[in-house]
Amino acid sequence: MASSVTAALTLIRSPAMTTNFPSILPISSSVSLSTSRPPSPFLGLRVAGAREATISDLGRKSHGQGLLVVASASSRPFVLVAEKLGEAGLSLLRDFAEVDCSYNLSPEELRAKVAQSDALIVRSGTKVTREVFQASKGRLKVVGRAGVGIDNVDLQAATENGCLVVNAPTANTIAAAEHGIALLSGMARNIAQADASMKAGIGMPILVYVYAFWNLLAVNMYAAGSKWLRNKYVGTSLVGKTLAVLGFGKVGSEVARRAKGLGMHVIAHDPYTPAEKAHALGVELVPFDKAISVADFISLHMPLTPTTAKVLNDETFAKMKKGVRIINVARGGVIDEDALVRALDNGTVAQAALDVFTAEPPPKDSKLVLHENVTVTPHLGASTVEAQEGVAVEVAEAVIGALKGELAATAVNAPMVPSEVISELAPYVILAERLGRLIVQLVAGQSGIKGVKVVYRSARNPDDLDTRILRAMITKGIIEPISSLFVNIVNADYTAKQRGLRISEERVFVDSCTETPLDSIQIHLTNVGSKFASALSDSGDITLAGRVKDGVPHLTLVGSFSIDVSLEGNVILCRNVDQPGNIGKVGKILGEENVNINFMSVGRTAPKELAIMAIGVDEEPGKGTLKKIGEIQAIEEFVFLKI
Ligand SMILES: NC(=O)C1=CN([C@@H]2O[C@H](COP(=O)(O)OP(=O)(O)OC[C@H]3O[C@@H](n4cnc5c(N)ncnc54)[C@H](O)[C@@H]3O)[C@@H](O)[C@H]2O)C=CC1
Ligand SMILES: O=C(O)C(=O)COP(=O)(O)O
Repeated sequence: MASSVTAALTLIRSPAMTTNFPSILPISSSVSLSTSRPPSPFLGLRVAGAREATISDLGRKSHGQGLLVVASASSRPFVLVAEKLGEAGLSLLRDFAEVDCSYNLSPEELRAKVAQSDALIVRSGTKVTREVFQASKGRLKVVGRAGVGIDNVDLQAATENGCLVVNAPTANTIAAAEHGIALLSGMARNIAQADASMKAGIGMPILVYVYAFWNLLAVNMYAAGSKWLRNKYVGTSLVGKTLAVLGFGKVGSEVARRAKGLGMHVIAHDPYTPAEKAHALGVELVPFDKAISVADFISLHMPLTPTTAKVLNDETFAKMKKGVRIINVARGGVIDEDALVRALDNGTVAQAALDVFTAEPPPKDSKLVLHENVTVTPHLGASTVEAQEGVAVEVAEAVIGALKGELAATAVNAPMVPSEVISELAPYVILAERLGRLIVQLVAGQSGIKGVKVVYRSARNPDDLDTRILRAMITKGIIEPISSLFVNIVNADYTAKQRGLRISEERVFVDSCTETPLDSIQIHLTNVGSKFASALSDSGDITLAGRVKDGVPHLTLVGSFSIDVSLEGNVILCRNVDQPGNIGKVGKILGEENVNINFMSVGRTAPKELAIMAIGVDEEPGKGTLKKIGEIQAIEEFVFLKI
């Protein structure tokens, strides 16, 4: 439902009354709080609880509805599977969504399809570029990578577009490690070259033809054409040789474990892995230069990042032992391929076994692929039946979870928050968003919001309180009403930064119950004017605070006034002289228009002095009703705030 809060706000009688909306980057007065974005019920958080769907949507403008999350019963989400996926994963997806398996799409076809898709599943063969996210126009809520490496997905663009990226980080580890070991062993014994030489000389079609008709002749021809090069393909032994594993993560450590079983001496280089992990496998972690200079075999297992790109190059090849052998099942880009050809030609590198290439597939005339001392496979590391079923299930579960609004444990571009934490914070997440949504409506003037200070009061140790979701929700609450942006947990920090919104967090210890994660959340907007002067605290900040009572968010502080109003509907705040009859007058006006009051609270400085009346209303009062409230004699200022 489209709504315009601007219209309602223009009725506010206040010296600072203005239709100028607060802006983070100043914006014009014509901005309205449009909520007309097509419902995109995904990527929120879903937490079952006493108040079903207690976490409001992190992925859509859901004010007032507050609830979420799964695609409505009538609309099943749409999942585009752009590369071959194991049947078990497909079957899980089909139970939940409409699934379109369209392989080998051109970039144009992919862009056209994502505009109709809530989720996209790929392997390493599909480039999910910025253009793809732009073409989806916000519809794409999750990209699932059925494998580990996400270098084919533009993560920055995904984050900017609020699209979650999940991968399947564990199910193909063993397959990749086994492939690494297969390449290592096969290379050491020249298996591929020897096999090719034996088969060379006779084309298979000829062989079959001849075999069928002249069996004897075929055998003779085979013997004459093939090569039996026992001397040429003398191999090298593995036992006692030094293997340097570069990148001691999941695959690297499994390769190390297997290589130890083959009797190799294994060392590793990985600046980010704990030394104990390597020691537990009897592997020594060494500096990069040492690893490459003492190794007989070097196996690459790091991700492709700006730091690892072309980490093997002319300079580093020059530091290697003459006759070193290289295995790469990580990413082609970690090797400077031209430099590798030079190192092979000059004998620095005796052999290389490569599963991955800078360009995939590599050019037909690639000197590297055609080099006689190089063994190649077409990116087969993850291609076992078992691994493909595994990644399919792993990614399907993550995608379905994300579409249901759950935070994926395999999220690549969003904080991973354990489900227990999410479940506990559920009502506070609603509180956080609503406080953000209310406070931004109190801003007036042209300065724009720059600083937000959030104070979490809690009896818990700071380490036991993960505030990332709360911060994201406050950001969402503040930014969405004043922009056309779509904020969720994926892009909240990015969006805030982009808009110059500095959010600082402070935790204050309170001596209360540690059973509940938070006593209260207080938000200050610093250095801005307010259209409701009473919302300014002594420090001059617009200040609101709230807490959760019996699972329901409550507004408990406005400026310096303590109040208590449940945040289940919209709120009217009035500052009035504390005298009898005000509540009755406002109640009567609202009653005449059939606006139901769900909560009511008065906070005052001292009896018969200034008071704030906070009234929670289920419906949105009409302009005329608000005008009548503003005309009540004792009311000095008032504001209608929409949740
Ligand atoms: N060929 C294939 O089909 C497959 C390839 N892979 C690739 O294998 C690689 C490793 O995958 P996983 O082990 O699952 O990842 P992982 O994240 O578990 O391990 C990567 C390791 O590399 C380390 N690392 C990062 N920068 C480094 C640097 N500059 N120097 C040394 N180490 C560094 C990290 O600390 C981490 O321990 C990835 O590139 C992945 O895409 C994975 C599966 C299949
Ligand atoms: O998981 C990875 O990183 C891989 O490289 C596997 O790629 P694939 O899924 O086989 O295209």
